[in-house]
Amino acid sequence: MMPIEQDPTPNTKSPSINPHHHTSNRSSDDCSPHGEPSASTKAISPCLEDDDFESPPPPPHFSVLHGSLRPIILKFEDVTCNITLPPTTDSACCLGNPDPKQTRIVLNGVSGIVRPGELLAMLGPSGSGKTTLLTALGGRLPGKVTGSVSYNGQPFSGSIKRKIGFVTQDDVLYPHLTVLETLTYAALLRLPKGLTRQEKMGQAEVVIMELGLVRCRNTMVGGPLLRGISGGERKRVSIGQEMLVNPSLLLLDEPTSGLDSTTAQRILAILRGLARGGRTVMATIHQPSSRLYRMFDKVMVLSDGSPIYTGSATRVMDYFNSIGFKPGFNLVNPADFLLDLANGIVADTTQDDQHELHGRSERHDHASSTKQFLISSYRKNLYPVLKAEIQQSLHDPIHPNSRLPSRSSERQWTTTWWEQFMVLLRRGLKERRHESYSGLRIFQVLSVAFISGLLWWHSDISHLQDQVGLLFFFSIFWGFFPLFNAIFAFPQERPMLIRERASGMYRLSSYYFARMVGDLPMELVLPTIFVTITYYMGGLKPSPVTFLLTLSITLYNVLVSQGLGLALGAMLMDVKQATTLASVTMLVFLLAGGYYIQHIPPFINWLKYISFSHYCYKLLVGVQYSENEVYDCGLEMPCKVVDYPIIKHLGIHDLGFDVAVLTIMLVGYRLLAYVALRMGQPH
Ligand SMILES: Nc1ncnc2c1ncn2[C@@H]1O[C@H](COP(=O)(O)OP(=O)(O)OP(=O)(O)O)[C@@H](O)[C@H]1O
Repeated sequence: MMPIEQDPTPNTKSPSINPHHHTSNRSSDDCSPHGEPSASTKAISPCLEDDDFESPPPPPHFSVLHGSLRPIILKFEDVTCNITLPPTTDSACCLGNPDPKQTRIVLNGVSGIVRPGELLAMLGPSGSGKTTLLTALGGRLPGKVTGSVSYNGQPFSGSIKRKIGFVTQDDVLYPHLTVLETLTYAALLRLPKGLTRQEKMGQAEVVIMELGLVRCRNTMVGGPLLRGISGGERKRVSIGQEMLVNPSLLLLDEPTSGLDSTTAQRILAILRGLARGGRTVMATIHQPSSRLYRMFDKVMVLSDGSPIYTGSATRVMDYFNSIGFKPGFNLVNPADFLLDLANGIVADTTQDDQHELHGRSERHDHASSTKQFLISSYRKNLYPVLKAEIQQSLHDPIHPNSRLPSRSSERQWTTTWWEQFMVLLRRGLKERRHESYSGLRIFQVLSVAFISGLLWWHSDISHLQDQVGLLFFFSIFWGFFPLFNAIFAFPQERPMLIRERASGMYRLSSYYFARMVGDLPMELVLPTIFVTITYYMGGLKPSPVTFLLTLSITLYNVLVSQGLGLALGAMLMDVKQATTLASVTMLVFLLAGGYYIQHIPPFINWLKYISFSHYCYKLLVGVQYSENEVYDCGLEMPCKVVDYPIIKHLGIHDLGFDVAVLTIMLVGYRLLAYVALRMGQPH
């Protein structure tokens, strides 16, 4: 077994974890915006452009990360995964009858062992099951796989989850946070209570230096609509987020995809350095160059979910030669040769006598028979040896450090509920500040406020219908607007929520409350401005008490409508479906609200009782006019407001009941959103 945290770069100096140690003056065209890196920074992780990597950079030195490294031996045996495909309707073949449910084997008896210090690369054509296997090994496919997976001989558990770093193929990052913010928030959420805030922030700085991210530390990560850091830098930020917890087992899904070969080589050098530091590293790699291939210790090749090779990277050619497959003269990259074989392509191979013995012509003709041959050769030649190695390793001496905490001693969360809430709240406010305080949104509300203020300019009580119309508009506008804003909240954040919850970063409840509270300021500020402008421009009752009551009812309505939006978003997790349902719902609320139609047929009259706009409208009218208030109706005697048909029909009594119903809706919708969110969680 490799020694733990051996230093692969003995001449380099450990960096300080002082967050400010590399911020001396520096000219603007240097790669760090903050100045000359210290000697230690230069030595360990020089501030390099991707182009600078003609040769692999020195491996990183993560020994300054917190916590001792507990080496993990990863073993998996006969891992099999079947998926049930949804029934399909193929009119050509089945005359419109849906196919019965079909199952498909995605992984078929995959075995392997990876030890600390080793870098295993998983190769195979697209769809061969690499991601599925990696996800299963990361404990993220519970109940869907059979076979055994163990970590130092123990099954997957919460404490093991916290020792695994999992880097997904797509970098799930907040686009509006800088690299430093991304890593700092991750450190605050993932590092244990024992460390101070400063120490946690220091760890983020260490990761930034070690992964060569100094020059972009204050650059926004960016996304599809926002130019940010480069693809290679994004990948390093994703790896950095996992490195913060000093994982013993690092699983990476295609960390080099979409990167140029030099950047890919850089990433691989980092991974190799991490392995040499005593970690177990396993990665899927799509199309490695021969330069990259040389950096692997072990390879596993999958073909249609079945292994055709598992073992040393350097002995792969010998093995395939021994069963009759040799690359053609022009093929120098072993990875290309392996991928061809996994696809059943043998056109580039030359044959030897042994090849002849195995029925050359059939294999040439049929890719599938070639694959079958390779799979059966693996079962015959490699699997027994591998199985013996897995069994034998049960007796491997395990380093004292490598004993993972038992279930009873494992702590469920590394930080308290309150800490999680506060960090998530701050992070959410930072990430969403651009949208919350977007000029466009403010312009939208202000323009509607002024236009409606002008339309209802100093409306008089003698035009009672107009005034009541304004109050109805309050309830509808502040029903629609927050509802449609809230719908996007959870569907947009779902990938991040799944990723972070799968790493055990925080409780769902702390995330949920942070999101609720974080959205409040903007959700309440805009309606307050709106009501203030429109109320006085529209000539509603100038009493401060009535104004404050009107404002409070509108804000209450906003909270209820926001709750409904959150619930729809969380239940459907699809913005298109949720907005469609929301628009139908609001249209029903609008029509059944009691303003447009007074004589709704009794069999459908109940609709108004589920409409929060109806209750809000009733309350707004109720606080605006008193029971004995009169207005000039053009008759000899002034008329009573409560006798005005539209108000009479609405009935402005029992306002306490309306408040109670709105309160039930306020809590109920939010509870529904939380339950839907919890049920949609993979763990
Ligand atoms: N939940 C699922 N529903 C339907 N098909 C699935 C599901 N999960 C996996 N598959 C199928 O299983 C096969 C293996 O998928 P997987 O993502 O593991 O392949 P891969 O080797 O990682 O591919 P790539 O290199 O393109 O990412 C694919 O054909 C995929 O379509």
